[in-house]
Amino acid sequence: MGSETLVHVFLVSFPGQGHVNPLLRLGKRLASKGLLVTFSTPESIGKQMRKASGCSDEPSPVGDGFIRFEFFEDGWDEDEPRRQDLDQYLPQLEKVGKVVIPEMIRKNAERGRPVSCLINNPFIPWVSDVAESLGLPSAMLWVQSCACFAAYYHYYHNLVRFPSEEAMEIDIQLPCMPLLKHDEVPSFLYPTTPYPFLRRAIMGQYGNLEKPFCILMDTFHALEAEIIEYMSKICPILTVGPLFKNPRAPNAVRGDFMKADDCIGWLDSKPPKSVVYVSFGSVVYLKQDQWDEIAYGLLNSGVNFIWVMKPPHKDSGYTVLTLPDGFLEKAGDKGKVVQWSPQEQVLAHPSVACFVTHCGWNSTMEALTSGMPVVAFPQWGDQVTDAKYLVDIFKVGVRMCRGEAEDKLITRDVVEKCLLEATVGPKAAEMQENALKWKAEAEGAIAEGGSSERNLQSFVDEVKRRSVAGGEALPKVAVDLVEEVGGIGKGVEKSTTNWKMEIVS
Ligand SMILES: O=c1ccn([C@@H]2O[C@H](COP(=O)(O)OP(=O)(O)O)[C@@H](O)[C@H]2O)c(=O)[nH]1
Ligand SMILES: O=C(/C=C/c1ccccc1)O[C@@H]1O[C@H](CO)[C@@H](O)[C@H](O)[C@H]1O
Repeated sequence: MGSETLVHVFLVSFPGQGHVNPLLRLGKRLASKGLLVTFSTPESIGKQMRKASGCSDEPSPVGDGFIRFEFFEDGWDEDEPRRQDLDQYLPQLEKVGKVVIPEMIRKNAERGRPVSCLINNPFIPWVSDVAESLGLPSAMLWVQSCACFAAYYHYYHNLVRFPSEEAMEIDIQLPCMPLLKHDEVPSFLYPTTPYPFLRRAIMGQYGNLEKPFCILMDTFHALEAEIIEYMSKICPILTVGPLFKNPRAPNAVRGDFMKADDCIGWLDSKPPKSVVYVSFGSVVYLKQDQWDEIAYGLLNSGVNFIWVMKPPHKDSGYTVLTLPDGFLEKAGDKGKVVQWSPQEQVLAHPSVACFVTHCGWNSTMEALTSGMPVVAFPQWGDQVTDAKYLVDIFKVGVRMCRGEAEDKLITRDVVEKCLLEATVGPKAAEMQENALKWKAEAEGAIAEGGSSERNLQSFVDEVKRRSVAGGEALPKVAVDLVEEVGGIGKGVEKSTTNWKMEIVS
């Protein structure tokens, strides 16, 4: 069957690696179930994705469907430095996106590819407005944990007391969640956050939460069962994670902004469970003195290591980090420093013993799903909450710091102690055992009949039904799916949102 006869879903992503990855992974899953998927994000990132990952506007086959890329101009020159300032860039993206996305959708229809559903990720909540104005169904992919989703929800609706200028150091008790210390709630909610524009963007998403007919989440039922069940009674949530494993099309298209350096041959040469993998993701940039302490901690611990040292964007205002004099010589063949790694492959490699991570949600899910213990080095946003869960709830991690807000230099001795705790001795063995349990649960969730797989199929069926109905919801879905744990039907029974009411009637 040609791609032009398939139901067409149009994805719009915030231009960050931690957002593109999960949305593209969702796209590949949807394509593998027989949909045509168009993935879209601004051309400034599209250019990098084309160069590093070969993304093309021609449809590539993925399972029973196809995926293609269509990037859009954001109205600024190629070398505009204001793109690095989200306070300025997010409004620009909204202004231009609200005009160009409808135009792209119109052109797709003219070319025989009418769009049946729009899906966005957070930070660009205006995509739901675009869908509404075109009379199209829309969904939102939440790219963080359900726990963070719940924290933001309770903050938006003022349901619980959060840290404030008057009372900063309070504990926070959210329903169906462990007690969080003040610095364990997503840090964009602190009154002192240096990123108030990201709090505004996320709150914009909550202001628009009635518009998407479904909130997809890159998590799985067993991982966050209680809070998923609680929030599913309030919002139409479908857990579909871990998205990064695609059993039907494991080697399909990628969306890296930078080509990964080859380090797999080097890993092959190392003994099993002997290497520490260190990466702080695509956005976090540490200070030079902290970088030095990590460098000495790695050397002093005597472990083998791969360390990702990505260059800062030229307009970010960061100065390029350096390694201490003689560091590479002292490390010799024990250490490898790369600019960007093939992280999924690294985490799956038998030589890797643990992951020193900033606890971005993608890295968190990738570690859990690879059965990899972690050393948690969170900085801001959801990372501080993810670190709490990795260490105290999932019990797969050692904590190295509490976040950027603490403003504390983590010394080389602490780095060394954490690395050894996570790699040798009884604590390391216990964390490894727990990590393998999560890996098995994650694999179960996406296997045939697993919770995430069933949810994804429910979503695809619903998109197809709405497509046949010309954008209108059909009532039958509630009856079919009412027994499913975490499925559309379960939410339908109990929820009060417009979409669910429509379907039940
Ligand atoms: O050297 C690297 C570092 C990161 N990643 C990927 O980049 C994403 C980072 O997302 P995350 O949410 O962990 O952090 P962010 O970069 O958004 O802070 C993850 O999918 C990683 O697998 C990668 O492929 N190579
Ligand atoms: O991609 C981002 C944030 C980008 C940013 C922040 C501040 C200034 C410029 C750009 O966030 C990552 O998103 C992931 C998914 O929500 C999340 O899990 C990571 O922790 C974030 O680093």
